[in-house]
Amino acid sequence: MRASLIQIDVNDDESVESRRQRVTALVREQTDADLVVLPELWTTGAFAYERFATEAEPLEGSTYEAMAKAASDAGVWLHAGSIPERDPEGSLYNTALVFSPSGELAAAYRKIHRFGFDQGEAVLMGAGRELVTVRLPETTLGVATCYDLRFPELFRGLVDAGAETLVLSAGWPERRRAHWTLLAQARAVENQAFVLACGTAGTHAGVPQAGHSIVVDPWGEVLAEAGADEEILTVDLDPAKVAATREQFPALKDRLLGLDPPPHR
Ligand SMILES: O=C(O)CCC(=O)C(=O)O
Repeated sequence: MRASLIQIDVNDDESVESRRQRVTALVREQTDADLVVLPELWTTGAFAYERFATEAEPLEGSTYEAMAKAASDAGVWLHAGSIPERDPEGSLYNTALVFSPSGELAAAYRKIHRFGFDQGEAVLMGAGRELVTVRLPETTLGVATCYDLRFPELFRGLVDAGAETLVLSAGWPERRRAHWTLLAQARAVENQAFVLACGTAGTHAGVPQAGHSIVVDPWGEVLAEAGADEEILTVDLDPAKVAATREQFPALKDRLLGLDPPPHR
């Protein structure tokens, strides 16, 4: 299975419409891939909080339409990163979209863990409540977004739902790049799953982005890692490696669920 992660340069001096057209063209070129992955909120920028409301789209808005068509033009599964979604009641969500090679929406995932503590996304966006997996012919994807990477229980839930390839789109800041790499490897090792983590390059809203999109195998080995700039990271994965790793080193089977709480002293 060939995966291409498109690490987009997201800068304030490019308009949303221009970036949408540029990214659509890049996706269309990935005809050799089985799966293409884009970053989080690449239209607006993950830290461009003041643009969330003005650039928010209905689920089936301009980005949805462009990405559905790009997926079918290229004949690929497309994790189209996330959009600022406005639902019919007017609430905003950070929503990831996954399209099939015929351009059908296969899944929409509303980010569960919003970033910003008591500001930014955490107050502007609603929280998703549902785990999302997507069955591909070669593997089952588990979908997560950026700050979710810090919450291992979400990924364990995805694995329990059958995920073998954990796909994360992000707009991760440069100043916490060490966490990004460490956590991507940790999620792969503890879940014995592939991790495909696609971030952004550039600087938007004053926040330099980490880049360094990364693909990790179920043993924790880094198969490919991008640099800091816009880049298409292409990697060939053997999906059978998940079952082989889980069989040869069956740590997932040793989980102790339903432990009694410690006695009170
Ligand atoms: O957890 C982090 O350090 C970054 C998270 C983030 O930037 C986001 O979720 O948008």
